[in-house]
This record gives sequence, structure tokens and C-alpha cells, in this order.
Amino acid sequence: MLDRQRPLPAARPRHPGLALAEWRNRLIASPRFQALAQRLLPGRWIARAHARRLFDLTAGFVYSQITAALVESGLLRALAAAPLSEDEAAHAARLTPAATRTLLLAAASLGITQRVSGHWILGVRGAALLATPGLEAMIRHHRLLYADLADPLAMLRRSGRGALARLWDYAPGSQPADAATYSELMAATQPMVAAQALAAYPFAQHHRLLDIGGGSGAFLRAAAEHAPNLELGLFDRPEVLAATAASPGITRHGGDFRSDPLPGGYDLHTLVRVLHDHDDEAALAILKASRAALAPGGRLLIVEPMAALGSAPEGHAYFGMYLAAMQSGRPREPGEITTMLQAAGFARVQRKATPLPLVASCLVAFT
Ligand SMILES: C[S@@+](CC[C@H](N)C(=O)[O-])C[C@H]1O[C@@H](n2cnc3c(N)ncnc32)[C@H](O)[C@@H]1O
Repeated sequence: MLDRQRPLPAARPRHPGLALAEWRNRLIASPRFQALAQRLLPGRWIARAHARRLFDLTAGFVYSQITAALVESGLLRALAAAPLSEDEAAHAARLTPAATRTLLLAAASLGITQRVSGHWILGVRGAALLATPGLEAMIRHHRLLYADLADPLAMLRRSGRGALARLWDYAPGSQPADAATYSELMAATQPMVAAQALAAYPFAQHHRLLDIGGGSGAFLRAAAEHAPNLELGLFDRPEVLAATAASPGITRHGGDFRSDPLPGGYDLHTLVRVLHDHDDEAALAILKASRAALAPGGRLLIVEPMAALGSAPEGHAYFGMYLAAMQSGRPREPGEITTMLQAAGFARVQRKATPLPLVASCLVAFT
């Protein structure tokens, strides 16, 4: 329990970095400094850039909801099909002309739509959004996350199971509320992730690949296109296997990777967007199960968005809050995962660069 009455420690150790950061923060907060910065030219540029970032931080939820309205109304797809007049756009979105105009202008200010000689088309960001596999599915899915985040403190205090926790139910012995919907969402967003792993790691040097927590097998199908000689195995919960169609050429193994042994005979294991879903104890159990099932010379590849403080808002900010709403797991930094892999008995860990770390980073663990 938090004790609001507890006094702060009287004396804190003074660290030069801490003192410098405190001085910087006092300076930035001072009205005189702000006024001076806005008068002088380089200061004005910096002040404007900071103001823009602060505005974006404050308005981020509004931006997300503009995108959600475009996707859910069908307007995004309608604009991709043909240029539309405002009346046609209103008809497509089933909104009044005034509401449609508000939405189109809001989206235009974000580069998602664009007005060209009286007609509306997609802007550069709108075109990129539709070209990114799985992004529309993710935007629709965010309805649940944002419902939980409407009260962020309640979410962080875990006062009750929120919408996301009820969907992604990992409690022992429970079933995912809708294993098919869940696996479809994963499959829709899988191509972006698979592209990172396939660009980073030479799969063709292996003989037999087991994808642990492989869902509907989307990652294995992508790997097979890349390395057709691989024999493929998929391990997932029996209820997930029952809810998804089998793919030719993929051997399916049902079980719980926190308590059941994994099948032997595979020289490469993959954990794609799996480890960060689990609290430390369960995550370590999964790594140990992989280590126990791999023959000497075997490898484990971990593919997921990894956290990094400061530079990557998708890590601790997005995934930190997403997994907190899910009430299971946490994003980890590569160093933390490496320490866990060593604790699980792996001899050596190597980082592999991916084209888009925002989507996924990659670690290889050697037996
Ligand atoms: C976030 S999804 C990732 C799916 C897939 N790897 C991907 O990237 O699209 C996590 C997967 O782990 C599976 N999973 C979760 N808990 C599990 C458990 N205890 N035993 C086996 N599989 C589990 C889920 O069913 C799901 O398919």
C-alpha cells in the first residue's frame, strides 16, 4: 500500500548527473528563460520544437481517435478506392456532411487525408497506413486498450480486470475469451514482424524449426517461403490449435509452455511476440523449457519489440502500458532478456540488427 503520509528521506545522495538535470529542469520551468528563448532565434526554434512535441504528447489520444473514426467508418478504404466529394464521403461514412468535414479536415491536418481541387483523397500517411499490413486491425483492436486507459491510474492499480485483460486471458487453466479473434489479430500483424526476423537471421542453415506460441502458424508460413527446406513445428495452447485451421506441412503440438516439456528434435526454436506477454517467473520457465528441449548446437531466436529508455517510445511507453492493461508481462530491454537467457542455461547470446526495431528486435541464444 502507498503511504501518503510517509515523509521524504531527509538527505539524498548528491550525484552530479542528478544535480545537472535538476538545474536544467528549473531553468526550463522559469518564465524568464522561456521568454528569452522565444525572443532569440535559435532559442525560438528549439522552443517551437519543444512546444510541438508537448502539444503532440497532450493531443496523442485525439490523433488516435481520428484514425479510429476513419477506419471504423470505412472512410479510409473509400478514399483509397476513389477521390470523393464531401457529400460522397458523408454517404460512405454514414455521417452528416458537417461531421464528415470535421473528420476530413482533422485527418488532413495529420497528413492522413488531402483535399485536391475540391475532392478528398488519401494523404501520404493515409496511404502508408493502408499499405502497412495489420495496422487497421490494430487500430480497431485499440478500442479495448483505450477503454482501459480512459482511467490510467485505475488500470495501473489493477483495480479489476479491464477490457484487454478479459480478452487476453492468460490466467492458468483459463481459455482466451475468443481464441479465433485473438489469433486473427496476431496473424494480421504478423507479416511486419516476420519481415524483421527473416531479414535479421539466416533460417536456411537450420533443419527443423519449432515456433513456440506460434498461434495460427503465420510466422511459420512466412519462414517456409524464405527457407523451403525447413521442417516446421508449432507449439501452442490446445484451445488455440482447436480454434485455428491446420496448415499443410506444419506439425502441431498442443500444450502449456509454462509447465509442459517442449517436443525434442528441433534445432531452432522461435519465440515471436511471446516472452513480453509473461511475468518474469513464467518467462524464465519458457526459456528453461526451450533450453531443455534443444539438442547441443540448437538455438533459440527471440523476436519482439524490446524496450529502451529514452529513445524508443514504443517500448516502455506503448508496450509498457499495453501489457499493464493486459495484466501480464512487461517489455524488457535486450540486456534483461540476455540475463534471463543465461539464467535459463544458454551459453551465449547475440543481438541481430533488424530493419525496423520499432516493430521487432532479435536476440539469438546459443546452447
Ligand atoms: C501474442 S501471441 C503471438 C502469436 C505469434 N507468435 C505471433 O507473433 O503472431 C502469443 C501466443 O502465445 C500463446 N500462448 C500463450 N500462453 C501460452 C501457454 N501457456 N502455452 C502455450 N502457448 C501459449 C498464445 O496462444 C498465442 O498464440
